[in-house]
Amino acid sequence: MGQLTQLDFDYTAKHKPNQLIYGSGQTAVITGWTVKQSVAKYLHSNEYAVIGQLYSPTRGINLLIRNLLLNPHVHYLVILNATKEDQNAGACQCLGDFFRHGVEEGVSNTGRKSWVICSPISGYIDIDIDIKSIEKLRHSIEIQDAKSIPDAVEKVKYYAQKETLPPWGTPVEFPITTIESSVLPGTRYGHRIEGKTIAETWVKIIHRIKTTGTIRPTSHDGKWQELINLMAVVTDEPDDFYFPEPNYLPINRSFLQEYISQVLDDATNQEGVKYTYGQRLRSWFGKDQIEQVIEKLAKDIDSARAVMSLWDVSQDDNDSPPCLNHIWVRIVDNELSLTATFRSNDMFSAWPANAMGLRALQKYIYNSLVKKTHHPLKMGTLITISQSAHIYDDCFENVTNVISSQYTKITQRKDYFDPAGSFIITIQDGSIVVEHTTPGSGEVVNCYCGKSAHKLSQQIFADCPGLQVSHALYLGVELQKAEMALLMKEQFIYEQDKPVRRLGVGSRE
Ligand SMILES: O=c1ccn([C@H]2C[C@H](O)[C@@H](COP(=O)(O)O)O2)c(=O)[nH]1
Repeated sequence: MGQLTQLDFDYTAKHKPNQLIYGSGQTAVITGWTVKQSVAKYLHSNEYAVIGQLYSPTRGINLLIRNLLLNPHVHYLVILNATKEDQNAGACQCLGDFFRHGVEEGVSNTGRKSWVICSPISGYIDIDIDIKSIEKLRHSIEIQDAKSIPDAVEKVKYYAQKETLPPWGTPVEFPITTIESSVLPGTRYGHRIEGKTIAETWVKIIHRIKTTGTIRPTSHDGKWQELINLMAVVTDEPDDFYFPEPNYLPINRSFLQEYISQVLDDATNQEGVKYTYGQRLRSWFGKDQIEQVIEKLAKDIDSARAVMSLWDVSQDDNDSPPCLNHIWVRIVDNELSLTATFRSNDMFSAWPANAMGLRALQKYIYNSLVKKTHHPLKMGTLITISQSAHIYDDCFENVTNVISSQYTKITQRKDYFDPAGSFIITIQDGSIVVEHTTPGSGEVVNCYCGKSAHKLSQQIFADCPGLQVSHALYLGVELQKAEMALLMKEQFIYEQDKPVRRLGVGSRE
């Protein structure tokens, strides 16, 4: 073999190729949640093979391993595990554990047969990857953990000074199974989804996106399924948050505790960390916007100006601008609601944490106002508006599993409350009479009379286009039953919510 120069090496990435910074050296650098450029800027491109971020142990490590198997010239791996987000996500720790302790055969959290990484953090590698190749990779790459950007830079430079080594094997590639989605027709723009808890609302959201969202390329690698302007309305999230048993959400209570602090508390600038929502809200614009909103509402409980803004027009055309952009707090009938707008929202992996973080902010504002004012306030609804509401294709399998195990249960829960009111249907003097009543007290607000179920349905729809779909379907069925009974003249009796029955059967007539 002739003299090797570092320029001999080109890194080939089959997975997430547009997310990486490429060099010609022999060290791969994983930066976790720290932006990759903040390490790259201190290095020469011949000092590293590739630099990339790793967010998730369950999704990211598998793709990284596949890429490393294609690049046997990589002999060293520097893993930066520096921030709170890294510790929270656990991906960097899990990656280190993969090299330290290996894998064993098992099943993933979605029930799929996988190589499970021997780590306290759940991380998986596709079973299609040959175990011999995994073991060869583990024993061929030397790893180093770094606790800060300078530490990582120093370790990369140390390896770069070493003598160039020949590749430890030949590149290998393994098949990858992709899940295709079948999509039903539906509205692209503007969806309203309501639930009592964040968990329940989440299942309905991912079902809606998965069944009717448009599949299109993301501006990153891969595809996502997307609806535009999805409004989620959560009416009754309890103070201590509802976590289902067993927990099918992508977060747990200890993660949430950390996350809430990222939303509520100020943070100082840290190199490589783009922003935290707490920092944007507490100090970024030279004002504490959360306290400003509390002051404003304390002075004027009817104010419609309680706004917090997170978008910084002077610099947010950069690589990673905040996804949460606008928060608005409103008190109506003593109910304190909070509405948050996201320009872009990963509805499967991020929305539950986003929603719970915002609920904690809503509760904080509520508690402060209860202390400061004498209004008999109640915690109201939490509303999120997600402009690009999407699910990444690498989550489709998990999404399908959650939908098949949870969605039917949730939609079968009987809840007859429709804020648009109720309809009482009777037959009087040879006509169908429909009284529209208020939802709570049952006062009659409108009355329809006719003989045709179809015409009555059309009138009701024209007057009340906001009826809940299940309610409207129910009314259609009831009206048709009433029309049938009417057509049969005296022989049949119509009573709402009961089967149409023949005169004299099951009654004393
Ligand atoms: O609080 C957050 C932060 C990020 N994201 C997701 C939305 C996108 O999937 C991705 C950001 O990508 P860009 O829109 O910035 O390209 O992260 C969220 O859903 N919530």
